[in-house]
Amino acid sequence: MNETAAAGTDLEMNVTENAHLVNDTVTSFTWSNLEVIVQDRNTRAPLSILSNATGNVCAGEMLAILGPSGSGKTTLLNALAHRAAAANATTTGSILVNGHTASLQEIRELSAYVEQEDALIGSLTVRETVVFAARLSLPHTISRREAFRRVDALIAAFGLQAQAHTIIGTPIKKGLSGGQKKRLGVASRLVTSPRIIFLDEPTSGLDAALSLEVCTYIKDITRKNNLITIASIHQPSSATFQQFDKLYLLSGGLTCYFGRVGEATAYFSTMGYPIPAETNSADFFIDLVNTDLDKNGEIRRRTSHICQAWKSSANSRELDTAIQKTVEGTSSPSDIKILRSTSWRTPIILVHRSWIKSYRDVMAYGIRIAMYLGLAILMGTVFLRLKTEQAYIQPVINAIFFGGAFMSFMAVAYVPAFLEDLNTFRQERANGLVTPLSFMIANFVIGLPFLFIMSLLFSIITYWMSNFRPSASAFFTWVLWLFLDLVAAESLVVLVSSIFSVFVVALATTAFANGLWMCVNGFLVPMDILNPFWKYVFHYIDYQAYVFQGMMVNEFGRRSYSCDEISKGQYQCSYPSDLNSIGKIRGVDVLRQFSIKPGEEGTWFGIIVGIIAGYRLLAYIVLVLRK
Ligand SMILES: Nc1ncnc2c1ncn2[C@@H]1O[C@H](COP(=O)(O)OP(=O)(O)OP(=O)(O)O)[C@@H](O)[C@H]1O
Repeated sequence: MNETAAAGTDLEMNVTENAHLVNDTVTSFTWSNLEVIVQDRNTRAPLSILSNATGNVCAGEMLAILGPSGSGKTTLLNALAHRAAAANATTTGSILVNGHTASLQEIRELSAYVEQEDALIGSLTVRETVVFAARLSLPHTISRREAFRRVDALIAAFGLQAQAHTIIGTPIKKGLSGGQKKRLGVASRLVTSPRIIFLDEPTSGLDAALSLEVCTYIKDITRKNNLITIASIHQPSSATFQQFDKLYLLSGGLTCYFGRVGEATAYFSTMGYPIPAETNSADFFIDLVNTDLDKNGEIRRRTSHICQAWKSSANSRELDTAIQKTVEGTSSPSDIKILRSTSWRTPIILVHRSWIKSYRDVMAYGIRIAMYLGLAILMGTVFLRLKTEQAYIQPVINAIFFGGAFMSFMAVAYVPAFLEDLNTFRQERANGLVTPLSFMIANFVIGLPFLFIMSLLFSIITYWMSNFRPSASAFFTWVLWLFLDLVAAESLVVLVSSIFSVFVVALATTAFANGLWMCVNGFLVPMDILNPFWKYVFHYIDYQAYVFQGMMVNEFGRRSYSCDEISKGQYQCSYPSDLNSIGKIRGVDVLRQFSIKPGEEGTWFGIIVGIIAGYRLLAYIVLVLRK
């Protein structure tokens, strides 16, 4: 049995299980005279990208927003969902639920928005994905038993039982098919029992058969549970198009048609645009108003005629009358209470989810651990068995610099994993599931054990191979500095990637910042000769500087080095020291050359913690401001 055919059977089996989905409160969703104005990219003048949009969808109906590319489908969908319709857009007009004006918060509570690019976490299984969606969205008053019942019923309703324990798929491990991923994306948004579902191009990237499969599932769920579904859709096949009840046809932000799918053909036929036999009606409607295909101005004139005709059509007048008559329902949006999870639990749930991701997804931490181990072997073998002789002082200093600076530089490898998490966060935040604070807390907490393991593994290899000061306390002090170094470097990645969430920009900026910290940390140019600009503007806020100083004191604070003996009892010492006469150099004399004063480790520790907190706080502020 193919999957599409299975859809019906699955739904028949599970409709009663999905009682929580049933919408018995929202009877109508209407909007009138919606207008979206943006600042034109080129001229900077106000530009209307959606005008006079009016329509209504009743419980149990599915609306398709159709139109050529750039016609305003996403703009309309976002405006209806009370999302930012476009960058710096101003939206006017009214949106009503049961005849009552609905606020942003109310629409958010009542609806679920499924993005075109799903932010599913590839290393989770189907069931885990829905379970985490349930844990993030459902209040603790709903028992675990009930939550699991909902999860399993939803998985069954979307025909995913056989894949319940299959991972979604990562770049190196294949999981679900494109259609199954789309179905899972919708299923995981339905655990909150939304009354209205917004879908941004749910069939994008799917072939005709998979598109039909996805739309069949959505239609059955909509119909059986009396939901309201609004989807923007791109070039549907005839069969997919027929799954929808209503059509909103747009061109250049203007309405070309709104009404029943089944009546659209007759409407255009009466206007003088009959559909040729054996033509896909959706393709026909899009081509009719696709001004991109215009060669001689004919399609532009035709589109303008169709939009004008719509305004004065009987269908449009009937729609206006229907909207005016929309009876104010007994329940207003503010009366319809949808239960949400309590936010203090969110960070714990996110940490749990990230934990599963991090140990299962080799891309998340595994590759970085392997890279650091490779680096450790490289460093350990290059700086092999360094001796306490003056010829080795400079290599020891170089090894300390390399250990701290290069390790933090390589934190750039965290950029892709963080951007992936940020993408998931953005979608979950837009659906009201996660706040910037819970995301930041979870991200920080989950990173700590891994960074500690990385610091420890790196140190176990290099510290003893390179022959740093051989004592347990010196070893663990080194591990501590390295750990702080990595936590600060990762916090910098979080800040930079939150500001510039484009991969290449985030990567280049983090690499630049780390290069800068390397230059001014006091190794390449000692602090007393570093020019004042770099010293006073950057050196003191450079976490690498404190790590370098801390590691230097750890190594040189309690060691001495032998000078070269040029003849019996005659020594040539490259660092002045009170022990030169007996052929020794105190480690602290080496520190003096770098203006490093032992005894200030506590202050340096505190400053690094402050820098980490500063990076995290700034990243949090960026996320709060970037809605
Ligand atoms: N700041 C702006 N300046 C000029 N035009 C803009 C601006 N913002 C959006 N637009 C235009 O508004 C139109 C509507 O965009 P929208 O993304 O809603 O279209 P769409 O129908 O969803 O397209 P697609 O099918 O390609 O995703 C597009 O033509 C877009 O170029």
